[in-house]
Amino acid sequence: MTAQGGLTVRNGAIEVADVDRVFRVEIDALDLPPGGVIALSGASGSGKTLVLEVLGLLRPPARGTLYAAAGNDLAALWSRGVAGDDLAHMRATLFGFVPQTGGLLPFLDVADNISLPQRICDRPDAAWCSELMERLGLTDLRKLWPDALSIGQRQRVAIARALAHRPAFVIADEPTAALDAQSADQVMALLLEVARDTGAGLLLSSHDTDRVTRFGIEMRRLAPFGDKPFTTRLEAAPC
Ligand SMILES: Nc1ncnc2c1ncn2[C@@H]1O[C@H](COP(=O)(O)OP(=O)(O)OP(=O)(O)O)[C@@H](O)[C@H]1O
Repeated sequence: MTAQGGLTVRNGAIEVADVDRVFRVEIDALDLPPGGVIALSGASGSGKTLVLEVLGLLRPPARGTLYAAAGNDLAALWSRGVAGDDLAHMRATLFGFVPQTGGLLPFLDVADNISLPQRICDRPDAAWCSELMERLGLTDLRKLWPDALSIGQRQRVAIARALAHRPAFVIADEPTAALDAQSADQVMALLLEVARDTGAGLLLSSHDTDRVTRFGIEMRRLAPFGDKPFTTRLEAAPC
């Protein structure tokens, strides 16, 4: 079903229920080749975060979804009801995450935040951490605590951390939303550059369609699905 090494979704759906409605996102097809980049766009509340959470194994897809990545049948992990450890292991080894505002652990300094995924995955590589810090302009900040950093610096640490264990895929939810225009351009450029150089596939969400277009990123939009209430769909063609 999947191109070996890439990420593939077929017949995908996500459903979340609250007290009086079920919100549903439909993804007929999504393909991210190794080293590829796709940005999800769409209005606030259209489901961008939900899609990234499902792709990053943070929540299950609806029944019937086919989802494979790097040769692993990830939908089956959920449907077989596999114990959380297997999911957690797959999540930690296959994916790196760049949250909107860094998501750094406040009790670890910059260097330890960056090397954390390597420790979790048992993939120690101090030289790679040093190279990431050098490339992202973090070497002089390595002993600082996260609360001593600007938001742009935190995002650069988050990028280094997301790539430290050389994951097959990086998932970045609005990685530039909290930044001024200049920092946003810098962070986007660094994220694309380092992900490309490691061969990681990159999935990001962004409100900022101008910036996404300017950086030449393929954009897929989540839009209301006909007149179905509380339902959006990932449009088939890149926009
Ligand atoms: N845990 C949940 N329970 C119920 N509904 C939820 C839950 N999480 C999200 N939703 C609903 O799902 C829809 C999509 O939310 P989501 O956060 O994915 O949107 P988004 O496109 O990322 O929005 P934004 O751009 O504002 O961050 C929203 O209507 C939201 O209310």
